[in-house]
Amino acid sequence: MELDKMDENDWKYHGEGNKSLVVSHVQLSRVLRLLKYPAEDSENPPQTVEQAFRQIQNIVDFSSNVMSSLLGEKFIHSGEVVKLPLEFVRQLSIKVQHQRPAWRCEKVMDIYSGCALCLPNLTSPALHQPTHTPPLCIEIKPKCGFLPSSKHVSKDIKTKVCRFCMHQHYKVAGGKWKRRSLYCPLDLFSGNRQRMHFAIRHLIEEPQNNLKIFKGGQCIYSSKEGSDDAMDLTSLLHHLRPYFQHGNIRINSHMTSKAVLNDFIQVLVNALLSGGGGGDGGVVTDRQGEGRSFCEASVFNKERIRHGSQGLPSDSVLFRTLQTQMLDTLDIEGLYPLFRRVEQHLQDFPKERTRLQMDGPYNEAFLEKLQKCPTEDDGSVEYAVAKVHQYRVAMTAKDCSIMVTLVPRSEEEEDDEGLSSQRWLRDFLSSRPPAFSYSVSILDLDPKPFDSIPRQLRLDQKIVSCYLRTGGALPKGSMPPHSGIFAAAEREDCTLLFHPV
Ligand SMILES: O=P(O)(O)O[C@@H]1[C@@H](OP(=O)(O)O)[C@H](OP(=O)(O)O)[C@H](O)[C@H](OP(=O)(O)O)[C@H]1OP(=O)(O)O
Ligand SMILES: Nc1ncnc2c1ncn2[C@@H]1O[C@H](COP(=O)(O)OP(=O)(O)OP(=O)(O)O)[C@@H](O)[C@H]1O
Repeated sequence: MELDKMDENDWKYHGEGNKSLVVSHVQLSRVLRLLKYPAEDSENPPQTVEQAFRQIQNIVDFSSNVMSSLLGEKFIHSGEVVKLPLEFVRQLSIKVQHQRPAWRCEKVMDIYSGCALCLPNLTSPALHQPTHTPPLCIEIKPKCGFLPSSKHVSKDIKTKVCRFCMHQHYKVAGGKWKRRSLYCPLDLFSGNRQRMHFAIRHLIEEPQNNLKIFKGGQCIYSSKEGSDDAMDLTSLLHHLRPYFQHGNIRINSHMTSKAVLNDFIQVLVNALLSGGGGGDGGVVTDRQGEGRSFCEASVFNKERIRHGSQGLPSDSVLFRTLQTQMLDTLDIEGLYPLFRRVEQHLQDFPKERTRLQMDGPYNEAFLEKLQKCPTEDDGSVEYAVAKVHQYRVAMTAKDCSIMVTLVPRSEEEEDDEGLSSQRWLRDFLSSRPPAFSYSVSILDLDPKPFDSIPRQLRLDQKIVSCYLRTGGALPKGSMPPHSGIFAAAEREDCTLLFHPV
């Protein structure tokens, strides 16, 4: 990629979140992640070129020096900062504008700094041969996978119902989503296959911003407001069927839609439980995890559990993510007074902001500060800073996404020794065909600003009071229909069963 010869026609809209917009190269396995800022600032960019460059360099440093050490290097691609020609960025912004979802357009792409983050395209790996079956990529934003046990928690409900499930009520009440998702992160992080299967089923039912599925780099399934869910499922099944059909012996050689979805989820569960580094997963260290992690709002029926949890393997992406999330030991309610202590200190001694690394640099010294935090509060500003740093790292882990890439294994690929050297993992992910090579990555590992902590406290209070006010009740029509799209898959199977031959 030659930075002085950039052509907007080589790039296309790929996706976006709250703070960045991503474009992918049409041939190379590369994406550019550009910053966004509020539309009202579009005439006046909120930061200088140097500040934008520093912000992106901070993202790279935070990911490679801090999060990578906590989550495991094998999952992380930190990328590099690039300086793009301004004319290219302007043309790109015009080109992608009409593809952007309306609800994301209250922010605009940064067209002034020319700075961007260049990353490998995880949905379209370089190793994929265009002549072969395209890889399937599943992106999950799992959110917080544990219940707080901090003594500072003032509302009992927070120790019983998880933040995601409570937040769903607040989001539906505020109109962010029309329907509540029945996905519960505690089921996904449980390590129990049945619960994980159940959680993924509900992500498929109501993807919101927690699930996206890509085929050959194209998004084939995500949340689309106002669309017909059953239609989306039909199209998803159409895409998935060829990956799961062959080798399976079913009545009339036809694999039911339900079986296709079940096999798909099973392969995904296996990848999430694997070490991400091959083999059957690592040492099980989290056997007690499941007991302390049942959310009362989860619709999973505990009585359905046939096998006790094996716990999360210690080298799995879910285990590492959960451990990092759990660096939030005090909960926002216990953390806030420490935030205030640091804030007061910085008001009294503004130059301390640099020494305490409140805005970076995110280097080894920063990691050491948070890892060497004393267990008891000695009243010092150092203790408060270490807890604030830990909390911010936990916030990042609560908001990151996991990308699982599945590549169907052909016989010739199985003979190709070259793949193993490229971190492609070879494993039969399913007890029956088909088998996939897979890789697991974590994305969106940006540092959360120090100043965002008061907003966290306010949001926490709003979510809890909304949940307590409504008693967990939701407006009519906001619950997914009983059995939702999986019932649709079953109906479709019945239709097929009675189709005249
Ligand atoms: O606060 P939360 O839990 O709602 O998380 C925000 C996310 O909302 P979600 O609930 O996942 O839909 C939110 O996602 P959406 O914009 O809703 O897709 C962002 O990820 C936000 O992070 P940032 O401010 O852009 O760095 C996230 O904010 P942080 O709290 O991580 O700063
Ligand atoms: N390296 C990558 N390869 C492929 N797709 C990517 C990559 N990085 C990001 N994406 C896609 O772009 C989307 C937006 O990226 P990202 O989640 O980093 O944005 P964000 O604005 O930081 O999100 P958030 O709303 O969580 O703050 C992702 O959901 C993902 O689908």
